[in-house]
Amino acid sequence: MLSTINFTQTTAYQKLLSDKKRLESSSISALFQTDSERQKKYSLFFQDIFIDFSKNILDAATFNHLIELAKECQLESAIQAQLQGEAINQTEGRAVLHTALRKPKGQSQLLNGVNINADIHQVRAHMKEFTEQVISGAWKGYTNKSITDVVNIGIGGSDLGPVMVTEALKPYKTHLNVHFVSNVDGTHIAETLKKVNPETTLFLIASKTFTTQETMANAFTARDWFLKTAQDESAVSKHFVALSTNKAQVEKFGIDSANMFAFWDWVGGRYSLWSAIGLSICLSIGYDNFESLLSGAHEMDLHLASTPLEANAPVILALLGIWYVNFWNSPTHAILPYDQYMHRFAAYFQQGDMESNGKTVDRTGKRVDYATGPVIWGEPGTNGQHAFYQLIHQGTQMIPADFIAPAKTHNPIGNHHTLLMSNFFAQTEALMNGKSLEVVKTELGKAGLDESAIDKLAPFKVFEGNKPTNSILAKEINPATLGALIAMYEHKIFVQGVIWNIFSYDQWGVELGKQLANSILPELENEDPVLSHDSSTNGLINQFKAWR
Ligand SMILES: O=P(O)(O)OC[C@H]1O[C@H](O)[C@@H](O)[C@@H](O)[C@@H]1O
Repeated sequence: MLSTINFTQTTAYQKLLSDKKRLESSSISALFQTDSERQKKYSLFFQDIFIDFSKNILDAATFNHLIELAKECQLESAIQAQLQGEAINQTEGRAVLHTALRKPKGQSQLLNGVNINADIHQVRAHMKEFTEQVISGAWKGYTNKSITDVVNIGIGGSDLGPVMVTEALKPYKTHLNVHFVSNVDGTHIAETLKKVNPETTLFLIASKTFTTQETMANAFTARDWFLKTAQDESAVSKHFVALSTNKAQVEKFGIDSANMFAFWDWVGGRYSLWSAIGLSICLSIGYDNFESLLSGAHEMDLHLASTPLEANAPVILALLGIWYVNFWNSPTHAILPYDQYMHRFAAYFQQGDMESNGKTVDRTGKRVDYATGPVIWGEPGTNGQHAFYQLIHQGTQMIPADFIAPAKTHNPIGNHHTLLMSNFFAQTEALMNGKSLEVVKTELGKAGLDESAIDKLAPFKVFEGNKPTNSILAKEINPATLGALIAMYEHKIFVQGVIWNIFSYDQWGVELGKQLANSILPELENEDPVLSHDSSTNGLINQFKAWR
């Protein structure tokens, strides 16, 4: 079981409070000036990924105290508890074993004393066989034509992971066109169905529970649309498959259990792209590339499990995050991939992180009196630079940011990649160094302004600097490096949850939203005036009814 230590009561916490006071009067750039070895000390390689965390407000003492904090919170045993399949998702009484999905065939993974590796690889074999049949054209639709388009219908964890990965790995795309429908807004499915032909389309109904309102609504609409042309219920089995843990509901929907790819309750929705939920990924990039994605993630799991905390990539990133959230009051964290293919990476970890660590109750059931998970956000560079970087540079909040980029591009066109990377390096440097009043005044003087004009304008052009960033440079973004990067962020989330003494693997807040929507639904299905809510909600519902 996980400990229930309150991290604000540890000795390391007190030390970190004084570190904060000390470092407030210093700066990242000053720390570089006094230590020519700084980058070497605060960076590490994980295979072909170079993680430079030297541009943080961090000195040797602080780094040691962060590691001490992790140790005092019994992080090492928490990591083992998760990896060994203990029921660390205590509020749902479940183990958390997405890492088991990435283990090679034949490597034991015990859950309640039973080895689950064979079950996992049985589903994987099914996914491989099916993927190869569809890609080769051997799988035929009801008019004996091969499949050209795949539509994944799912939401949250049953959508965001596959969307992000298929986008990030587009250079590895097969001939299949993979589409994703998630929103219950009819526009999403309507616009997707316009692009596909029922004779050559395969629908993947992706839902762990197979009860999610949005997914079921979209699945029934897809089925009706398909049957309008096919006119024959028996054709459904050639065009609809299910990715789920809920066999009974899958059969109720009318999908043959032979066309069901199973997974298990110990796979959290937002950690499920490695499971049968990844079938859209297999179809999009081919089964072997999916395997590479998994093995890249598995390498990161091994790194987490066996590397000392002070050299452990996800642990270090997690501790730096805690440093800013809890000691520097940073309410948000930006993820900024300088790779257009990774344009959904921040959106993916918005769910991963915020659904996991958006909690106010600690593991003893008491309200916490410290901040927990930050708001995660971001857009790919350089688009973000022309949108919100102004606030990162000159706003009042400290916004730690992860810059992620591949050294090699999949599209070496002219000097585009050099231009892109020059922005990456320039931004992280500028965020750290800022621009002093003196420098601004000199520049304005050189531009020919007189002294009073300089005094007026200069304050607006000052950049305080000292904005922390991590730079994550991968040799290239391929299935294995992407797998490792995703696993690194997953583990970062877990480590932070351990320190914050919260349960990272339940999501009761989302469950509430599902119930509330279902209770209002019947009130919208007739024309009677609604009076059962507060005046605002009543007024809005009644106006909606009047206008629809
Ligand atoms: O796969 P399902 O069961 O349709 O759930 C989809 C999503 O529902 C909710 O938003 C949460 O529980 C998510 O974690 C989950 O990913």
